[in-house]
Amino acid sequence: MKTFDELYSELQQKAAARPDGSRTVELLDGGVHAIGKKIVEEAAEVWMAAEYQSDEETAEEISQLVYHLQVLMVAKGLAPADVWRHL
Ligand SMILES: N=c1c2ncn([C@@H]3O[C@H](COP(=O)(O)OP(=O)(O)OP(=O)(O)O)[C@@H](O)[C@H]3O)c2ncn1[C@@H]1O[C@H](COP(=O)(O)O)[C@@H](O)[C@H]1O
Repeated sequence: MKTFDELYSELQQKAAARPDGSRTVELLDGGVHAIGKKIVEEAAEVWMAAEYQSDEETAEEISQLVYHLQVLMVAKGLAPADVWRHL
């Protein structure tokens, strides 16, 4: 299990080191447009899971949405604090 900040740090390290096989690197190379499409797709999966699937499946879909949001943050150079200050 990892926290939001721990995952964000890990993704920043992946973006810098660019290890082979990294999904994060693949997504970043696709650019903001492609990452944005994944976010919309994952958000729809969260919605469908919440309406028709189990709590466990819904939580997993939410984790995937959070992951893709973080990839977008890394792509845009936005730190968690840049987001939290709007909450
Ligand atoms: N938390 C995640 C995570 N959540 C979701 N995903 C990716 O998002 C996919 C889920 O989206 P889909 O259901 O649409 O899967 P898909 O159909 O294969 O997606 P497409 O290739 O078709 O677009 C998963 O198969 C993963 O590839 C994640 N990929 C990575 N992480 C974590 O990010 C960190 C860095 O990972 P790497 O960059 O891969 O090293 C590690 O801690 C990972 O656990």
